[in-house]
Amino acid sequence: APTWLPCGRHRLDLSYPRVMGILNVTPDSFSDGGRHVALDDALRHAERMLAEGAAIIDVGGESTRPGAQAITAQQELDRVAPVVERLVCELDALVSVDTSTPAVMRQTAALGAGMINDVRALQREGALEAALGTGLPVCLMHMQGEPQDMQQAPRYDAPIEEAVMDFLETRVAACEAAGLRRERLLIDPGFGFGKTVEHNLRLLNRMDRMTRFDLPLLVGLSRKSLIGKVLGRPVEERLPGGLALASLAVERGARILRVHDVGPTMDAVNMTWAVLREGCEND
Ligand SMILES: Cn1cnc2c(O)nc(N)nc21
Repeated sequence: APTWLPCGRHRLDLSYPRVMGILNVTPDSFSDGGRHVALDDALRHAERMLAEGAAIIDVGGESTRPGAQAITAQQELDRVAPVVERLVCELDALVSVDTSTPAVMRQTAALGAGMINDVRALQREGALEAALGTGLPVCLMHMQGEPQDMQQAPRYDAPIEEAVMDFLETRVAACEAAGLRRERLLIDPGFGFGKTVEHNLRLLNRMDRMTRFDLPLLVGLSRKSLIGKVLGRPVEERLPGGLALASLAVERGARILRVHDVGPTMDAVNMTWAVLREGCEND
């Protein structure tokens, strides 16, 4: 996998695992519902995550949690654009935009966003062309169904890891066929997106197989319901479980961890990395 990624005016060093801080600007995001809707709140939250070591701030205007209501492109843009603009202009942050909407990709790229994070892997009409036009790197994630229905009865004909890798293979191929260079792609198994707890556990346990793509691996496990179901913890008590998963994910090849709690995750990731790179000559 590439050891660095051109992200607009930023150059993201991927020779070691990086942390992406979550900035939800959706009124119904599952773990900080509406707390960050106010623009100043969002900026202060981002500033804190950057100070704690976040390499990227992921800004999302449309909640992708199970059961989330879909919104219009204009609603999404009205939420995301002002935040992206201030993150770029005031904090010079590397901003990832969590969107599947072509217009949002184009407009936020014009405002200085450095990465596109699409939970729908550029499958929406016009998304691939829009992403191509931005020149930005794109994270392609696996999801079965849509947030409104994906968790009703997730099932697969093949083992989950094969279904996910086959899907990502087709999406990477579609991007390459459209002229989106492979060096600009990241992949993500999409924990919690149309998957049972068993699917998620099996997928993480076998995630090292995804290194065969030779593409940077982005994962999001923070505060997700698999932690709640295994440990019986409510969303505000899932940090220890999330740190255990972050460490495992790094051990199995993840290079970007998408999380709510940046500081604690930095320590878990850096501690794990110190062990994994022990004895490497290029220390
Ligand atoms: C927006 N979003 C929520 N969970 C996510 C995950 O696991 N990966 C990516 N890339 N985006 C996510």
